[in-house]
Amino acid sequence: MDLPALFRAAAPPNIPPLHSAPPPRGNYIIEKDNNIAIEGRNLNFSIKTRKGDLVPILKDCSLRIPSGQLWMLLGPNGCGKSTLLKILAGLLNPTSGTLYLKRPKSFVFQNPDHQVVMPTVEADVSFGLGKLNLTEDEVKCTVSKALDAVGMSAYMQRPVQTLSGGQKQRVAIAGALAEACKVLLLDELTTFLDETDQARTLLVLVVMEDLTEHSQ
Ligand SMILES: Nc1ncnc2c1ncn2[C@@H]1O[C@H](COP(=O)(O)OP(=O)(O)OP(=O)(O)O)[C@@H](O)[C@H]1O
Repeated sequence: MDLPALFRAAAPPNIPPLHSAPPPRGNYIIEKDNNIAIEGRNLNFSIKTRKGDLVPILKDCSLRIPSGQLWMLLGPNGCGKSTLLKILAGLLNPTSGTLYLKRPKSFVFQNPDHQVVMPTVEADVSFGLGKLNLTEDEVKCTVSKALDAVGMSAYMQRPVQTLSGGQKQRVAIAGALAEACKVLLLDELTTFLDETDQARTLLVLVVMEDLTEHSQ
């Protein structure tokens, strides 16, 4: 998979060059570099068939994504986009290679029905905040701000099953925003959306990118 050809950057990266030493293999690495949101080096992923043969899915993928930018992974069916995204999200372990991701990170699934699961919009966006030890008022304020950012504050008390696909996507993004994620991974965001919802959802992401850039 030829990553440089598949990625389209919103702006050219202005970041230091890769280290010249060969990267260590076989581990996740956590490094501190505020300019970098994601860096993968020589990522490989193979699956084992029933006969025990190894089938390579990703071969030597290296990528570097600066903070505060919106990037899109493009490529033909079956080239490995979802596999790479699942590795970045921590849902799959690479067979070898090293990976750095800024934390906290959030992953928005292709189908929001797999993610938006609580009875109401407010409950769903609050769900991930349980681990943050916030007061009730802080939770309410955080949820309200996140829903406002995605244009869904009027839907706070709505049962989630009454929302459209695009509205559920935006609730899923609000959940990620509420958790103040530094990296947001989105899998085929627009698959279930009509043109209007696609435009609205992409607008939310562009606004988020802008907000992130100004908060660096
Ligand atoms: N668990 C698995 N077992 C067998 N093959 C797999 C498995 N997971 C992925 N593959 C194969 O790996 C390749 C990459 O799959 P992946 O879903 O990452 O592609 P993609 O680029 O996201 O495709 P699409 O654009 O069609 O969604 C495909 O050929 C797929 O059949």
